[in-house]
Amino acid sequence: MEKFKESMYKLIVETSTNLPNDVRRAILQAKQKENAGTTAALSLGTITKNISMADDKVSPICQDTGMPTFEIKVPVGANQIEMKKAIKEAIAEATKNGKLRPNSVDSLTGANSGNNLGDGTPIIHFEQWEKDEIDARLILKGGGCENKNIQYSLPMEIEGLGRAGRDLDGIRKCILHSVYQAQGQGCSAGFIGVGIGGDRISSYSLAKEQLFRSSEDVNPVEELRQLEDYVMEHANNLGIGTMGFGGEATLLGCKIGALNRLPASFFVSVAYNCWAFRRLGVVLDANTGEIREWLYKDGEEIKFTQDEVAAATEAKSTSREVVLQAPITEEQIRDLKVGDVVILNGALHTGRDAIHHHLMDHDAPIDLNGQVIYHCGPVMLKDEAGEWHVKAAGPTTSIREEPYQGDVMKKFGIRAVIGKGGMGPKTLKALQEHGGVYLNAIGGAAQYYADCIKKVEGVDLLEFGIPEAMWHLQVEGFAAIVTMDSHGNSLHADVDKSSFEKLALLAEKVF
Ligand SMILES: O=C(O)C[C@H](O)C(=O)O
Ligand code: SF4
Repeated sequence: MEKFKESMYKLIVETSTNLPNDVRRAILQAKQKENAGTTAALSLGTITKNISMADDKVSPICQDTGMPTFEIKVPVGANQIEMKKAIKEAIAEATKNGKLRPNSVDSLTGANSGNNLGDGTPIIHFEQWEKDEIDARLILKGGGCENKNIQYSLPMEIEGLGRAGRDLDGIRKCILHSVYQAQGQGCSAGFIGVGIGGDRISSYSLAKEQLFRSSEDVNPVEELRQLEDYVMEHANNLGIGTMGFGGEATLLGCKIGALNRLPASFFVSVAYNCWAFRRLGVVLDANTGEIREWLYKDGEEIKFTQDEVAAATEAKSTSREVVLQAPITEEQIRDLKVGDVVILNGALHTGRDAIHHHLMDHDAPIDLNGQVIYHCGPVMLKDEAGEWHVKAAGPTTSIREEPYQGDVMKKFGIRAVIGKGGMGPKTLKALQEHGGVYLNAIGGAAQYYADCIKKVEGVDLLEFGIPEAMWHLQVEGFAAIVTMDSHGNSLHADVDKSSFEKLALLAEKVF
């Protein structure tokens, strides 16, 4: 097994940087559905450009490299203790080399372990089988889409859809609702794995396991096959679209499994995965640990090369483009309207969960008057000369800052925040009162945005860990869309409302 650790390192790097072929094909199909020039088409253009940049640079597709979860099948007698040790070493090495972001945080102290190791990280499941080879699969599922997982307990009332009973039609309602409630926050268009039955835990596990099925396979259970097809067709009519901007592509894959249940329980669990659906696998020689075969790499590999991407973006957006540079005035902000594209040059400061919590009752480390805050937890590497470099830097889900955002903007005179998935009524009101704007960047496009960052000026509050620190950046040509303006308009509220109306049209019994 001398090659096992090296093989696991390769699996980790490849999973973080190179999307599987079935996922690429699903994204291409989504792109072909959107009309050129729409926000949805432009967003998908950014996504495919990002995929191709991650390929070229062998860098993380998204800055949130997720919870590493390994599913490993081993022959009887394989030494699982040694394998676990080798996997942990490979994880630490991939983190040190900027292929994974340090993502393991002590839940009580908030301390980041810095190497992706800690209680419960990584997750490794072993199972014995009769074959004499090892099958090792890895999924890197990020926190934003993980937060959109949902579990239903039937029978229940589901908003918009009414009573959901303990039958296939009740399950149908749960699944449709799960897609609606995710909106764009899990970086739609997404993939879902659904677990029916079991207990609360095994139901969720089954849902996550479904994500290991190829997006293109056919469910061998006829009722579930029909349900999968139904969900794919109807969830895509909700009009949530890429990033929740509205559009044709909302769901890229739906895989459903069932377990027996207790007479008293009936759970339906949904694991939501963003478009950056990073899961790969390898078949290994059980004696040497060497890779014999890669999984999820069959069929055509869509490369999303620059030419193809250029063609998609040539169809120019009809949106107004506004170039801004901090410090930004209230007048400039009041001029912006939902749908405008802002191109930002100059200073940008990151701030996410820990920073917002901190700023409520502390001074800011720098003058934030007229400045722009970026909800982002980047992957950073320090070189030998002690200089920091950005390895991946896409936006994080903004709604987590909803309790703080308005107050923090007013307290420090911040004029704009950039994030993804939108924010709620409290922030919208504050934007109106204070003269602020919310800009939506394309979630998961971590290479695309890293490329816009020309310099790291410095960092404050690094004690919160790399993702949570306040990084002071210089950017050039950083594009984001105004989705909440200072006049009370919110694209997110509009898409939520219209998708809810479409959801309610699906209340009638189907199965
Ligand atoms: O932690 C992050 O960087 C992002 C997260 O995956 C999210 O989607 O909000
Ligand atoms: S930022 Fe978006 S693409 Fe990245 S892990 Fe989170 S949900 Fe997925």
